[in-house]
Amino acid sequence: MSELSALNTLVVAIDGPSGSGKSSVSMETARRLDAQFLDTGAMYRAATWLCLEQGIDLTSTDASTKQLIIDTVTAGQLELSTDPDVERVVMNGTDITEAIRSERVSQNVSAVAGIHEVRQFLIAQQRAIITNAGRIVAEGRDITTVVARDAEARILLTASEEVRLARRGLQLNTTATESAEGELASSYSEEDLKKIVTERDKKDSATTSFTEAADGVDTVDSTELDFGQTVEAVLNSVAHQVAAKNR
Ligand SMILES: Nc1ncnc2c1ncn2[C@@H]1O[C@H](COP(=O)(O)OP(=O)(O)OP(=O)(O)O)[C@@H](O)[C@H]1O
Ligand SMILES: Nc1ccn([C@H]2C[C@H](O)[C@@H](COP(=O)(O)O)O2)c(=O)n1
Repeated sequence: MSELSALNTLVVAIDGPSGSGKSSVSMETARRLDAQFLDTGAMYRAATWLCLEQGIDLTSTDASTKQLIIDTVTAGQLELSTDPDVERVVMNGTDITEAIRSERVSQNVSAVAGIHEVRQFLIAQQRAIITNAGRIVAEGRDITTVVARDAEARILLTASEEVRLARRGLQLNTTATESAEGELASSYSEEDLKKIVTERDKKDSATTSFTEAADGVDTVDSTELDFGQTVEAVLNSVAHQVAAKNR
């Protein structure tokens, strides 16, 4: 790992389906590499939050609505923390760190992320953040294939659908327990979880490619790994890819 700490530029690109562990694993990987962390999904969520806040009907496929979405997103002033220890998303001066994780945003985000002009706008911002950071772990759906194709290490993080649904269920129920202050945790049925995880992946697959590793992208399958083992597997993959490039 000492070879990695000496590098001024170290871009690690991580893609994968919903619930594969991209955000949590990338955040810990960034800490371990003393690097910054970019959650590109948070940028699409922030754009979606802004459109909803302005009352735009994101179910509409009208050309005028599409233009309104593009105008709204491109006018938004987004601030995003890239410190892996500080989760903070601010849009036009409002802290929306928690709001972007709402079910309403999750249900509408694919519509906004599916608009080419929105993607071009956010991808340009993502590339600027990556270039300025030097050392960074960036995660999303198109980081290995579009945003940072020339990254020092590119990884597709996967896990079986069954495991991803179970992890998301555990995560949501834990969050519900914590926020219910003594009330019983709400429990999500398998059908609810499929809507939250599998159906969103299906919609997002129309725009981005994150189920198969592209050429040169290493796959880390975490189905049989716990969180710590997954982070180790990602760090090993980064070390191998960097060593191979320097050979
Ligand atoms: N290898 C693992 N073993 C057990 N739990 C894990 C593992 N990896 C991640 N998790 C847990 O699974 C849950 C989902 O992970 P995370 O939110 O990072 O996924 P994600 O791919 O970013 O999802 P999304 O794209 O929907 O935001 C979290 O509670 C996380 O702590
Ligand atoms: N590079 C990316 C990152 C995210 N998206 C879209 C697709 C997701 O449904 C949504 C939210 O991402 P998450 O927070 O769940 O990782 O954003 C994308 O199209 N491209």
